[in-house]
This record gives sequence, structure tokens and C-alpha cells, in this order.
Amino acid sequence: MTTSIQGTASQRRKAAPAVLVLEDGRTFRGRAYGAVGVTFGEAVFSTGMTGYQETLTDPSYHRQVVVMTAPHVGNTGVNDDDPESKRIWVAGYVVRDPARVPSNWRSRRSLDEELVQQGVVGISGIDTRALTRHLRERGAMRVGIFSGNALPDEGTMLAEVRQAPEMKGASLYEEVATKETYVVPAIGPDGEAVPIGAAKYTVAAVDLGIKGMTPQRMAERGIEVHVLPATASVEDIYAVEPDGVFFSNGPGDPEKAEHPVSLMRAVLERKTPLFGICFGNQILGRALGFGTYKLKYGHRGINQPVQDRTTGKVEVTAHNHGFAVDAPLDKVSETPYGRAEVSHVCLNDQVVEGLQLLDQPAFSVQYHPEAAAGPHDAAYLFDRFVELMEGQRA
Ligand SMILES: NC(=O)CC[C@H](N)C(=O)O
Repeated sequence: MTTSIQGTASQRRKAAPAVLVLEDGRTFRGRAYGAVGVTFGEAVFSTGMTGYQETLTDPSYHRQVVVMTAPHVGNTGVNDDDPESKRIWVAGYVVRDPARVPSNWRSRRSLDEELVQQGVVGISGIDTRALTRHLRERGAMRVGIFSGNALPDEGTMLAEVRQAPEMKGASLYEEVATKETYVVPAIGPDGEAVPIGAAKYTVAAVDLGIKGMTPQRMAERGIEVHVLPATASVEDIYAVEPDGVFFSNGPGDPEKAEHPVSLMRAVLERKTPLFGICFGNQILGRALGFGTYKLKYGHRGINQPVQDRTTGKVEVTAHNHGFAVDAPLDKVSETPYGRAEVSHVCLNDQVVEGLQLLDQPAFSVQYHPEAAAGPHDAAYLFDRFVELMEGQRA
């Protein structure tokens, strides 16, 4: 019997040449991967060895070109279970050595085919280690990927990259958030969905780019989650009669998030239990009066060590952030909403990874306890949110 090994879509069509051009002029030449065309974004690297579907579909990657440090990507193909949203959000994808033959019982198609179908321009066959080291030394910067058989000259490509918008100052959450409210029902002890209105807790979640696993993690704990558009008003939040309010992850610069900051302040004034993840942590920081700043190259991956300073425990966690909160690590801060402290810190670089208020039930983390993909060490944070809601009732 002969076995025919079919190559990926790009091999079948003999992948066109592709060039990656960084805004500082460094270029890498490889082959087209995924859709053929031109794309721009902020070049960032992710150190996750697995979970590429969750990365690609995380709305927080909107307008970013993601460089995978894992050299071999696409091995398990693409399934219909792992996406974190309805589409791929990354602006471009950079892979060293794409899998030639995906193999997994859940796989429905190859990653290359999926990228083509969704029109995502990528590049493969470049030295992603050299590119990552460059970004670590010089910092995240704008990038373009150009592929096809008739490429412009390097000067033209570089000029186009330098005209692309910067991530600093970008307001992007409205572009990715739901336009309509939807409800994720709680899951009962029997594993069945609890009828709407009958769950133990109700949470209003402000969608700034929410990952699908986040309401799921709440639903697993008996919470009915009303996911509201980013443009929701304070009245919309309280119309849900929430036991708690949640602010999600999301793309862009937290300095350009006036509406979410004012919504969060209204929630803090009412002392409703509050939880924020990632962008939500930055919004809490700003609502309390702290600044935010852009990290040199950010944290992206599923292996970042974080210490919970309230217990001393260290957890290995999933991250995707390019900005961070500027809050003092060594003292309790006085804020308009009472005392606040840094609850979590990244052990690689001492970046603020969590905030908590001491005089009312509100906290947030900069990383991803929903763990999609990623280790589940931080799942206890959803339990903490439940405890805050329980405490408010007592
Ligand atoms: N995942 C997120 O919510 C990211 C938040 C913000 N856009 C950042 O890059 O820091």
C-alpha cells in the first residue's frame, strides 16, 4: 500500500516569497504562510509552546503580528473546540517551521488552510529566534509582512511600515467587543445549563475583547454571565441586577479607555464586587488614579511566574500584555476608593500583575486565570470573585 502525504496548502501552491520588514529597517526573507498579501501591525512574540488556536483567536491580539518562538507550529491542526472567539484576530503570523502534516483526533483542517480561509497573512521559514532576540533588545515595534511574486522594493516596504499606526495611543476595544448583549448560562452541578434567572449569582461582564473561556470559568462556578458591549452604560450594568461586575481583557492602550474607566468608577462608588482581567486590571489601575505605561516587549506566553503576595504562593501563568500598571510595590496606596495594594507581581521583572482594594470587594489581575491556553494555577481567582459576591450577601 502506498501512503500519499499531502503537503499543506502553501506547499501545494509552492509558497510565494515573503518578506518581514521591521520599522527599524531589519528584514527577514521567507515564504508565504497562510494568505498571500500585505499586512501591518505591532511585532510581538509569544513563548507558548502549545495553544496556537487560543492565541490566534484572542481578541487582545488585534493589530499585532505574532511571532511564535516555538519553532514548530501547526502540529495539531485546527479544531472547532479551542477558539477563544469567532475569528482569528492577529494581524499577521510568523512561524519558523510549519507542520507539514497535522495530526490530532480533533483536527478538522490545517493551520495554513485556516489562515488562508480567514485571510490572515503570515510568513514562515525565517529565523524566529533572531527576530525574537531583536525585539527583546530593541522593543516591540511596527512590522509589515509582504508576500507574493511581485514584491515592492525594500525602501517602499519600509516606508509603508513606518506609516502604519502605533500601538501606543490606539483605542481598539470597541472594534472587537460584542455589539449585542448575550447571556452565558450558569452550569449546574449536573452539568446542565441553569435556566436564565435561576442561577446563584449574576455577573455583568463588560466586553472589551473577552475570551470565550472567561464566562465559561464563571459559568462552571454557578454564575450566570451577562456579557455587555463595551459601550454599555452604568444603567445597562445595573439593569442586570448583578452580584458582581467583571471587566475583560482587550486590545489597545489603556490610556485610551475613558469610557471603561468611568464605568469602573461608577461600579466602585456602589461597592459592587468587582473583578478585572488584563485590560480590566489596567482599567482598575487607571480608575484608582495610577498610570499605565508600555512595556519594552511585553509578556506573552503560558509560562510566566507570578507571585500572589497575599499568600506568598508562586503560580505559573498565561500572559498577553504589552502595557502595565504603574503602582508602588512596597506600600499601600490611598485612592478615592480606599486603600489599594499590588497583590501580584511577575517574578521575571517585578511588573505589577494584580491589584486589590482593602476597603471594598474589588480586585484584578494582569494575566489570564481562565488559562486558555495555559496552566490552571490561577483558577482560584474565580473562586475569590465568588467569595466576594458571597461576602456581600452575608
Ligand atoms: N490581554 C489584554 O487584555 C491586553 C491588555 C492591553 N491591550 C495590553 O497589551 O497590555
